[in-house]
Amino acid sequence: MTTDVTGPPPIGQHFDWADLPAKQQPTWGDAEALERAVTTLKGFPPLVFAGECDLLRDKLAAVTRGEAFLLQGGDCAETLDGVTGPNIRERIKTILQMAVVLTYGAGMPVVKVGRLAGQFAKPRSSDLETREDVTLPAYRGDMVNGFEFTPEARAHDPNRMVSVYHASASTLNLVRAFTTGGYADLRSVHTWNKGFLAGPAQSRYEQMAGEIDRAVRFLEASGVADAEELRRVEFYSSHEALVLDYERALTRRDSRTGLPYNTSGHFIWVGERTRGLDDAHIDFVSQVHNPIGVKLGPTATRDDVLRLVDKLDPEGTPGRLTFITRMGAGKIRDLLPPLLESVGEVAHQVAWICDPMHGNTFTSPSGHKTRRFEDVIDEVAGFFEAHRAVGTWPGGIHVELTGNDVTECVGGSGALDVADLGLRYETLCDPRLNHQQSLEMAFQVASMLEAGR
Ligand SMILES: O=C[C@H](O)[C@H](O)COP(=O)(O)O
Ligand SMILES: C=C(OP(=O)(O)O)C(=O)O
Ligand SMILES: [Mn+2]
Repeated sequence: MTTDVTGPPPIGQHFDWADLPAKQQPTWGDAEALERAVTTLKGFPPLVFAGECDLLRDKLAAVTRGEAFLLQGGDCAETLDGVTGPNIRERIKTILQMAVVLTYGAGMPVVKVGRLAGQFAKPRSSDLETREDVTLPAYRGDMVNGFEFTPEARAHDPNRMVSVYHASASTLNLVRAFTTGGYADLRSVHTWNKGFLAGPAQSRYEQMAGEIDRAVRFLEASGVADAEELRRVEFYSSHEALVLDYERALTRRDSRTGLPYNTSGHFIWVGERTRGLDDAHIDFVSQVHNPIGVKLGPTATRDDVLRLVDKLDPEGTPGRLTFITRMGAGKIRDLLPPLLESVGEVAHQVAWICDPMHGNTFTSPSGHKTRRFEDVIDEVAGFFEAHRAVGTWPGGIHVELTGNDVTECVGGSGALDVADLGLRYETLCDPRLNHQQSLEMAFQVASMLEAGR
């Protein structure tokens, strides 16, 4: 891939997308409504600027070189109703806290990426859901249909893509306000801990925040700290590029270079269920210049990895391609080391991130999809062991989390039990770590990073 430009940028925003098989797509039904929604989206301003995507690619290049660690987190499925100030604030606070714990523990830069402002569409194992004797289309995320179990809500409605655009714009607006407007100032490190339930991780955080306060005061007094640098953090958005009608409509040519970028988010990834090499999703991300990711589940082979690299990062552009492995705690130690070894030098060309959520899901007797905190941590530990054994860099974590006090994943120091899941089970798709579990995870991952220094 080259970013050199010869000649003037192409005029217009027309793209000829290849007509390839696309999995997990909505069946919109109403062709006119779809056409109207897509035309509307094409007329909207981009949500992110191509230059920001380039900056993130540079940060991810540092991850590839083993000089930085990536923290990517947020909801499994954002919802339109969930786009509220408090929800966004608590999620941002949680990610900022985790990032501080990791930065302080590991002594290296942490690249912060939210699963937000676009994470509204879900691939599903089954197209249908049956409750008692009624069968309806499965919920596929607020970008496609509603969660309510009625035929009207479950119908696929293209106007939802327009609502998601607005919801993403307002999410991103608040995230940018928080992260650049003073809320994320490192001198406020204590305040991010306010409003959360007390627990061991919060107490440990308070103590660490005290140490950071003293260090910052020292640096300020010595005239070394740059007030402007302390005041803001770089924060990027990401989501699974699933619904191609939405992602294509928001793909624009960068006015500076003429190169296409998906402007619906800084970083986009292709999921485990849609990463077919000759399918439309891989073709789509191969054509945009954003930094991109591909999930790799337990069936991923050496050939898959090599062919994906060939197609998505043929020139070895630093930071362009991230593999997000999600093997499961019980499998990662057996599967990841041989996979890394078998691809040789290519393993050093890309970033490797651990999603310790999607390989560890099970259904509780009460019927809730859940995950054990201990399995999640064990997969991350296996990920670190695998990379250390092979000599590659364990570049980061990709986590489903919320800042709210939900009861969706079991275990952790709060010893949340399967019997408690019904108390505050709020996710509409996969179970997320709550605030306490997220912070606890950050401390454990920081120790793993420290152990390797
Ligand atoms: O978030 C990931 C997938 O959409 C989810 O795990 C699929 O879940 P399902 O097996 O309930 O369809
Ligand atoms: C659908 C997801 O994951 P995967 O593609 O790894 O199953 C997800 O990240 O929510
Ligand atoms: Mn999920």
